[in-house]
Amino acid sequence: MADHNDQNLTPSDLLLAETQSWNQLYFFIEHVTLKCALQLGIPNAITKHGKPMTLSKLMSSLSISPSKYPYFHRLTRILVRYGLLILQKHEDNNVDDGDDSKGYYSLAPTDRYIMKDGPWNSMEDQDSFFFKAWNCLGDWFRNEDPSKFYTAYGDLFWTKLSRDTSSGNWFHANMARDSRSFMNVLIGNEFKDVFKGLTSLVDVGGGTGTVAMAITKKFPDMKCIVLDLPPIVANLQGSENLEFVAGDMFQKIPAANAVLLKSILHDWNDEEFVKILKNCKDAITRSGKVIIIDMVMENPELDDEAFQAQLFIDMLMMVFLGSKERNKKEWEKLFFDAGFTSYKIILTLGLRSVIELYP
Ligand SMILES: C[S@@+](CC[C@H](N)C(=O)[O-])C[C@H]1O[C@@H](n2cnc3c(N)ncnc32)[C@H](O)[C@@H]1O
Ligand SMILES: COc1cc(-c2oc3cc(O)cc(O)c3c(=O)c2O)cc(OC)c1O
Repeated sequence: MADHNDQNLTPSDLLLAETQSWNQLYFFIEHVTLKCALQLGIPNAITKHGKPMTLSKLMSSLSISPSKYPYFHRLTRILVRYGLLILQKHEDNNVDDGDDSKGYYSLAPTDRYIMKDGPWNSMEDQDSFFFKAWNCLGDWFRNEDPSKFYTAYGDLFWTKLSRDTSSGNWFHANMARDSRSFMNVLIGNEFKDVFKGLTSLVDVGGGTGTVAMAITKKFPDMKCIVLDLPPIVANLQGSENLEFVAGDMFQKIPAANAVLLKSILHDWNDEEFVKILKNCKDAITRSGKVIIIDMVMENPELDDEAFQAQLFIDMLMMVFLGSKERNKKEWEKLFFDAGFTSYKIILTLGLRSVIELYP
């Protein structure tokens, strides 16, 4: 008697469905094996070695008993599959599956970006501020809380972050790292003209100033202000053309030629989004502009892997803030709701786009 689910499925459909269900049900194993790699210190061991290393050398550097070889090579095999490690087979190319010792392992570019001191560290500590918010996500769909984070902690993300120094430091350090790498690409790009000709700019929600420092270094004649919440900027020292201002972007934004919003608007719901942009519009000159660095979902320029990454970050926004990543149509509607007359998506760099908005 065929299971009611098997009706109308051809044998090849059934076999494909079996493969798909294994991949969907055991997708978490990617996370588990990555955590295991971090826990063992694989990325740091390869980085410290300074060049690709054989499995045997990697194991001894990690003080893993040779008796575990038959198991350890299966862990590294799946890490290669996920593109976290690269296996360079020995020139004579006769390395068989059972003996990777003739192959050399190195870190994929991904590892260099996320493993050293990156956000994955939050996944190490089961009690971490960021980890527990993901538990029992289904509970949130059955309550009226503004975010799963609120269900988990009884507090909004920014409120709790401001009260938890170590988590706040971890978060802002990760944001600074994200900004350093993004600004290196943006300012090195022919589109560095985004900031050209500006005499003043306010980086709203600019955190610890990584973006503003990069801009003022490239454009020393520009006066930059970083606006952020008091606990964030309280002890930060400005410079001749960089000033830290404690404030609330929902109240008032200091006047300037231009306002920058990097990874800000995706943190907020539509009503809050429009409020921020209306304050930005009040802050800029008539010939000024708002520069937005954020994700545009369903961007035809992006491939499937990038789209999946955007979906993950959209989940992150939903879980932590009850906010969202937006597609072009959603961005455009809110731009006009905030009273702006036109905008231009200047370019897309990786997952994010640079958008200019004109009053
Ligand atoms: C996701 S972080 C982005 C930081 C920085 N723009 C970047 O991309 O690295 C959001 C920033 O908004 C700041 N923020 C949150 N609420 C704010 C408010 N009401 N007024 C000003 N800044 C705020 C946070 O402190 C944080 O620095
Ligand atoms: C990119 O803009 C935001 C990111 C985050 C954010 O991102 C990550 C990423 C990650 O790999 C692990 C993490 O634990 C986190 C976070 O905890 C986290 O908060 C948050 C944002 O606003 C709250 C962003 O705008």
